[in-house]
Amino acid sequence: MHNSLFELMNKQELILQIQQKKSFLCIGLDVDLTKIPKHLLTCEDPIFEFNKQIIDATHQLAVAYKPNTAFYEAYGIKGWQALGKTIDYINKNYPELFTIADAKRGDIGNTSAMYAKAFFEDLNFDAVTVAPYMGSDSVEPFLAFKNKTTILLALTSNKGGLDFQGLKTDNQELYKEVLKTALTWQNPKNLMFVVGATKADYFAEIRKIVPNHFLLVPGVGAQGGNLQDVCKFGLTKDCGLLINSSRGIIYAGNDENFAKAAKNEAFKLQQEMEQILNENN
Ligand SMILES: O=C(O)c1cc(=O)[nH]c(=O)n1[C@@H]1O[C@H](COP(=O)(O)O)[C@@H](O)[C@H]1O
Repeated sequence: MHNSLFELMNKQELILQIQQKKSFLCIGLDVDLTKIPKHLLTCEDPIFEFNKQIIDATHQLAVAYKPNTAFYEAYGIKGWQALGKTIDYINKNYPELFTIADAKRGDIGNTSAMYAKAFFEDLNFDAVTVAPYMGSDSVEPFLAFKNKTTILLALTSNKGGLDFQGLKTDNQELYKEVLKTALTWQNPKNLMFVVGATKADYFAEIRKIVPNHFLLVPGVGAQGGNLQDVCKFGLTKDCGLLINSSRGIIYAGNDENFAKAAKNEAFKLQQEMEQILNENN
């Protein structure tokens, strides 16, 4: 299939899901064995069992899932296997869902090419998060996968995010330089950018540089970011936003009814999103 058609399909499928589900929710699968319900710990694969139940309960309310690889790598080979089972489960049962490996990779070219192969080919994620610090040749091996999405960190949600990203270079903050420069790299259509929900005041400026690209926005829920504030300047005609919540959804309950509790939290966010989408139509 021609590459540009691939690009179109990937993004069009996401936009279609947003329209059908009236949601632009991404659920973060950041599984911590000290936080999941105790009864799951006797299962053969507690991490996968937890994810499976969360996904089954919430897939109609969310358009994307984002396992952060740290939470799997922390458990060694068993964790990595659980990550593999989780992505396979989504791809087999809910192929319409957009999947993001939150790995924040990026290295010299030949190493990045292997990272890209790991997440796009071996695990078969739709997208991976990448740090821009090492520049063009560290990101382009990811962008070379024309049917996949590279999500570049621009302005992160954490307190230290501005330590470097906010520094002025030629009177312009570094995160703006990242956005502008990335648009000149190969296949910029395959890019999305991370902007933290805690940085709502910056969205108007960011949209001047990337008016149409999708933004992955973590930081609502546990980190205190506000959905309405983000949407005020973040929305585009295609929505253009994926709002991630991890702990706020997956740890809403910690007994036998944990998946139902997660569904309730996801539903609250979806309802808010439906209202926002209706108001902006
Ligand atoms: O790339 C990310 O997803 C990310 C970028 C960022 O700026 N801030 C941020 O919190 N994240 C990730 O998004 C998730 C947020 O989790 P919660 O704070 O539990 O909703 C974690 O997996 C973080 O690693």
